[in-house]
Amino acid sequence: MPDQTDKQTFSDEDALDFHRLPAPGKISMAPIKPMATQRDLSLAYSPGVAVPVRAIAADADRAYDYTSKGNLVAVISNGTAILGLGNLGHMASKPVMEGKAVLFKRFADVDSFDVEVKTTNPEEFITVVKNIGDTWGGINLEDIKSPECFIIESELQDLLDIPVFHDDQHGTAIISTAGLINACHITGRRMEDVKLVLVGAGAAGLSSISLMKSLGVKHENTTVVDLDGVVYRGRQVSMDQWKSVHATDTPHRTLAEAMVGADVVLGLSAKGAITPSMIASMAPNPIIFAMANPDPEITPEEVKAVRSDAIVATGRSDYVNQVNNVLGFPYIFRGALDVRARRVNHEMKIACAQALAQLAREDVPDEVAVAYRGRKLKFGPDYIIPTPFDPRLIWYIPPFVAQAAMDSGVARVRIDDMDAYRARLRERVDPSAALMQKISSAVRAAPNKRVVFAEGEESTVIRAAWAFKQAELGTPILLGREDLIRRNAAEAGLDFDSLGIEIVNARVSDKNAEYTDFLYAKLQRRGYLKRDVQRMINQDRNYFAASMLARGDADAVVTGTTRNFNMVLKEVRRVLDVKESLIGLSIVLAKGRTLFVADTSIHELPSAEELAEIAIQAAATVRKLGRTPRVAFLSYSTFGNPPGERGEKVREAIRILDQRGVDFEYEGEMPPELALDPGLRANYPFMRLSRDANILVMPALHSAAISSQLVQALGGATVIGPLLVGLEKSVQIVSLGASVSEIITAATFAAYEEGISVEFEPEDEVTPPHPTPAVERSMEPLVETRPVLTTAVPPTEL
Ligand SMILES: NC(=O)C1=CN([C@@H]2O[C@H](COP(=O)(O)OP(=O)(O)OC[C@H]3O[C@@H](n4cnc5c(N)ncnc54)[C@H](OP(=O)(O)O)[C@@H]3O)[C@@H](O)[C@H]2O)C=CC1
Ligand SMILES: CC(=O)C(=O)O
Ligand SMILES: [Mg+2]
Repeated sequence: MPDQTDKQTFSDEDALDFHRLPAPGKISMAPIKPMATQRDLSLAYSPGVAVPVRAIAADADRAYDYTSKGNLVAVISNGTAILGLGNLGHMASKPVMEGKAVLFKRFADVDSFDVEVKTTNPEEFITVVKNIGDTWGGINLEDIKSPECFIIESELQDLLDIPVFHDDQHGTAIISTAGLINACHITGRRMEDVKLVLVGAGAAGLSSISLMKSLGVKHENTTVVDLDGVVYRGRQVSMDQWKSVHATDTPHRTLAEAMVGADVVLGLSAKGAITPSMIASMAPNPIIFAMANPDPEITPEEVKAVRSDAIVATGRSDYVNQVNNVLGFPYIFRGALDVRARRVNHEMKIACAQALAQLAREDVPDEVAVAYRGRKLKFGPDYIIPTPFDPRLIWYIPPFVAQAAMDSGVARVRIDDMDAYRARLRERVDPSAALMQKISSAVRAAPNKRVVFAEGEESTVIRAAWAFKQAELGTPILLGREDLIRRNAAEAGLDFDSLGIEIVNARVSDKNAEYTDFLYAKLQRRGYLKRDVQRMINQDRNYFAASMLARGDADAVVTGTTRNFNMVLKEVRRVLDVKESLIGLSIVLAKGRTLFVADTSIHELPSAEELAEIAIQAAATVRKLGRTPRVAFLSYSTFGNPPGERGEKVREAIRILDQRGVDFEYEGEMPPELALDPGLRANYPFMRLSRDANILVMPALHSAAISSQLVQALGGATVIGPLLVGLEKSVQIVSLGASVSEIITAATFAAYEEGISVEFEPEDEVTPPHPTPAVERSMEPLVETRPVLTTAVPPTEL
């Protein structure tokens, strides 16, 4: 089985930095209504707010219409069973709860925040949540230990008229059941026949086995095991009513005895609970779900060492077959919220499990396949369940859940047009994540790229190179002194040797003479002596790195963390020529849009000719990134009004493009709102942009750089770049002091630039919903892969 090595792609320091920087935590909130004017304030707050207040006082359900309740889910915990780490208290659970909240947003556009309740007393917990519960459209209980979690969930569900869903129980049950349906299918088993052992008689385990039994697994074919051994009928120690339901008449008393001849083992307990000898004793083609987090009951490597015929799943993302409730809770709540469900019932859980199982059996689009470590994903032992980054999940799963809620009578509102619903769901996904995922996927799928990390002795650069290699984006080469690189890697807690990252020390490299001769030939008539060039190659990593590129010893370079941009660019340009025109292109991702802004780094006050060149270069790059370029030349003026020198330059640039007959749409000069608002553009009947512009060519460097930085600082946009475009070889220069993530992103683009391109589907060109008249929107037909909304398919028919 490929890709079953334990490869953590980060150090402890990375994890802490990730949570600490640039601001502590993982989620923040943003307003969705304007708050700019006196009128806005009067509407949003007093006196305008009194109107919805009265409406809700008269009919509480109106809160769904006038507040964020309908898209808001609380993640609530008391920290008594944090992952598999145990009872570490309510505050320690906060990173996990924030994590669940951010996953709600990322994967299903559900707004969410966490609530940590400081009590281990179930009655106290229930009182707190009951009294604040109406705030939300749903409640996701998380990491509350059994058996208290059973009481808490069922009492709260009785008290509240919104879904109260204990994720560790039902989320896990849904995903593991989906996985089991498919694992049985692959191994030719029927649910009715499988002999199943459950290790861990807690929230996750008991709920999972219950759902599996409702789909055919026979009670008498199961054995449940906890810390006291087998849960047999008549056992007295450490029993409760929830365990008793699953107690069986069995002579077995230990897990090892129960495992002999078993078809399936579900681990929902703790690290190391299952041993290789137990696995060895199982039936042929055993199914092993070792789902404890963060460390499974047994690792896939340990399983494979004793049973090559096994199907193995874990809760982790760094192995194949990730059976984790992240595949469930975002989409279950999405579907439940969209019909304002009163609860998540059995029918909805079954519908979700079957939809997930069915999605895994669909043909996997290449973009999903390559995102998963470059492997072609095909339904089989190494792919029994969709991957969390599968972009189909958001529009495939919730319709099943919503339909089941409507059919079973727990929905407050109906969705009649499921096709339209699917289309709306598709628009919800985050375009920035989709963009980076596609770029990374294309790089992974392409032939291996050798990327030089020029400042190889820097700790951030080493960590970035390490992560780049771990993510299988290419082969990093670190420039620098080996002893120092190793020391810094060790300090960052990286197991350097296991990865085989290449280190090149310019001073002692056998390429030194070759690069010196090459560069001297280039510079000898520009005032450089050979010994100057020798020194440059020996002592300056940017000269050496760029020479590696020029001489074909590497495919791309990333540099810039230790020196300012202009200095680095000057050095690189002494070695490498400009292929076409050289520009800086920034990618701005905000509010569902992906915009490309140019020129953000090279031309200070571009002439009309240079503006035209910038547009041509930007359009070519954007096309390479899979989009149809549409250029707006921005200005303070609109088509000559008011007149001015910079506006005239833009008008001249338009005339130059007219003469050249370029093959992309362009228009200008115009202010940004015109480029991005079809309603305003309707006032200009001669307008040549058929849709919103996606490339904004700025009149000068200062406006380009300032505006892209400003939207990031103030507007919550994500800005990637500036990317350097137009050199004969691929070099990316990051900003001084760039973070590990920024270096990885730059390296990924550097590797991407070198001869890769990706086809984006038309719907990747998201135009966000807009109050002004409809813009043309292309929507891929959903027919081929659309699930048929039917009732449960018996597993035997799969
Ligand atoms: N992959 C996924 O999506 C999910 C994974 N999980 C994982 O499942 C595990 C359990 O979580 P949860 O159900 O919420 O926790 P609970 O505290 O409710 O239950 C834990 C259960 O595991 C049993 N157990 C612990 N250690 C062992 C052992 N060495 N051998 C046998 N049984 C053991 C406990 O036994 P006893 O009753 O005797 O105390 C208890 O029954 C955690 O590791 C968690 O990370 C949970 C949810 C989702
Ligand atoms: C995944 C999860 O919810 C857990 O391990 O607790
Ligand atoms: Mg959990």
